[in-house]
Amino acid sequence: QPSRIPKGARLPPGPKGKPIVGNLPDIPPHHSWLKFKSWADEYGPIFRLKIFGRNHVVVSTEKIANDLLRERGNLYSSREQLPMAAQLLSRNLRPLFLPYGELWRRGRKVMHTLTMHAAATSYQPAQIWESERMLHDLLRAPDKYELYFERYAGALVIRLGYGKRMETGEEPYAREILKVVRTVERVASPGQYLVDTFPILMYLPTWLAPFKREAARLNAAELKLFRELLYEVKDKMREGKGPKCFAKTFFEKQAEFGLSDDEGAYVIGTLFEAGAGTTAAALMSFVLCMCHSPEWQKKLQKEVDDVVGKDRLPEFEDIPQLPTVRAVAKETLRWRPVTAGGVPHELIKDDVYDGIFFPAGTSVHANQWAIHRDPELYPDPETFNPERWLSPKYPTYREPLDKFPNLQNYSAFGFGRRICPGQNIAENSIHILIARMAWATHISKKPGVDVPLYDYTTGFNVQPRPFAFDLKPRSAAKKTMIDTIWESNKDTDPLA
Ligand code: HEM
Repeated sequence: QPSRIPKGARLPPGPKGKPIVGNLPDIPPHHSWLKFKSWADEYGPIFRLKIFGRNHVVVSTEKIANDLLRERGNLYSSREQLPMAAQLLSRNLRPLFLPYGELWRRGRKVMHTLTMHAAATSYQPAQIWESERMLHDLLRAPDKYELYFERYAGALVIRLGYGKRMETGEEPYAREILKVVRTVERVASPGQYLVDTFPILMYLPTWLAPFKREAARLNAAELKLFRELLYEVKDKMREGKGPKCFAKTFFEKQAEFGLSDDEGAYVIGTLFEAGAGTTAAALMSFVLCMCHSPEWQKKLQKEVDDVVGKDRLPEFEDIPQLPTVRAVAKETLRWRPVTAGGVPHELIKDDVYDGIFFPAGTSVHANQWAIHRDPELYPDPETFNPERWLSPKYPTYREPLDKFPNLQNYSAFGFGRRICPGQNIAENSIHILIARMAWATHISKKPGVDVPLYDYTTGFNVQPRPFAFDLKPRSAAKKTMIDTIWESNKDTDPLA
């Protein structure tokens, strides 16, 4: 490659690697973003890693991430085609892994139609309904918070995707979906399969390649599930009963979208894996933040009390008047990002930025952990401080406060053309749930029991491992009100 470097350009700096394996031995298998952050402190906001001959570049400021991934989106919007995850398991149909091209563009258009601002607003009744069920159950059994957050987020996507009501999350189809999610997480984790490191193994005949047989089995299982869910809606539509949902919109506009049934099945089927765990993880981190920051919980509660009063629950119409709610949401995702290492984008053509050369095929990681700790943008970055979104003293402050802060175009949701298409829906969920939890509940550490600052799960999207805390209703009257509301709404269909 050095021969390809244009005159005057240079390669990015980076830690020295070993022959063949490159930097692999120095990258921790879990929470690699922490190590990437310390390398950024040493080598600067753009540094290079090599893993088995592949180029990786890690970017550690928001500006550079936007300059590359957004401003040069025509170059920096592809994904690495991992043989096992993208090709064999997903048969090149999973939108998250699709290369930048025609199929991705068509799938993305479907997602955009289904999740853009106006559409997202029309789903608010489902979020209200799910939030009532969540609060009702959470106040009864706070130690099951993980279950209730996951059910909230999972049931929402299932309702939006297929018009189905998820009761417990234990239904056979729900178990199947969870299996699919776990499989993708496992298969896509770096280093799981030799074929990802040595793509030449793809040429092995199936009888010599157990990974191909395994992938074929896993692919058949997920495709069957996605088809069943989709065709269930089609069958209902034939009877003239199709509930309003993504699958119905897909069939109504299928010709215009230009996607086959299986392509559509993947677009809708994989929303669960992208949208359920991530939203639940953000809520778990919110609880963690409240345990560590009682003073901000107090401010939250005061704001909600002042704006909403005691006699009704917060509604979506209140959100513009609740800047502290929005600031706490944004600060939670800054301090404890869900997709902490970012989802890498692949560069499709040689490029030079600021005198630095990146060859085509480079995997570009916008490391959220480091971006969110850039002291220029976030003074005193290790402190959970929602004030940085509320006071003109801070570089991240923006007016007007009935609009900002919000979660739009926020690094926590990625960058450029690949930016999370679910961000409007996620934003609505997180805002309404924080507002309603602040109104109804009080969260605190259990006396004498510490809550670890960063004891998080491993993987792509991370959440705090289960921790003990107290959660109590703020008053008996509020608890009764939630019970009454839930009793009267539980048998209704919010999207009917
Ligand atoms: C707190 C919640 C969420 C977080 C933190 C989050 C974060 C992200 C991030 C960082 C990416 C990668 C962006 C990039 O490549 O630059 C992404 C992609 C994606 N997200 Fe989300 N997300 C959330 C919720 C959702 C929801 C609710 C949905 C669906 C309803 C969703 C659907 C997707 C899809 C389909 C992609 C793949 C887009 C593509 O590759 O073109 N996400 N998300």
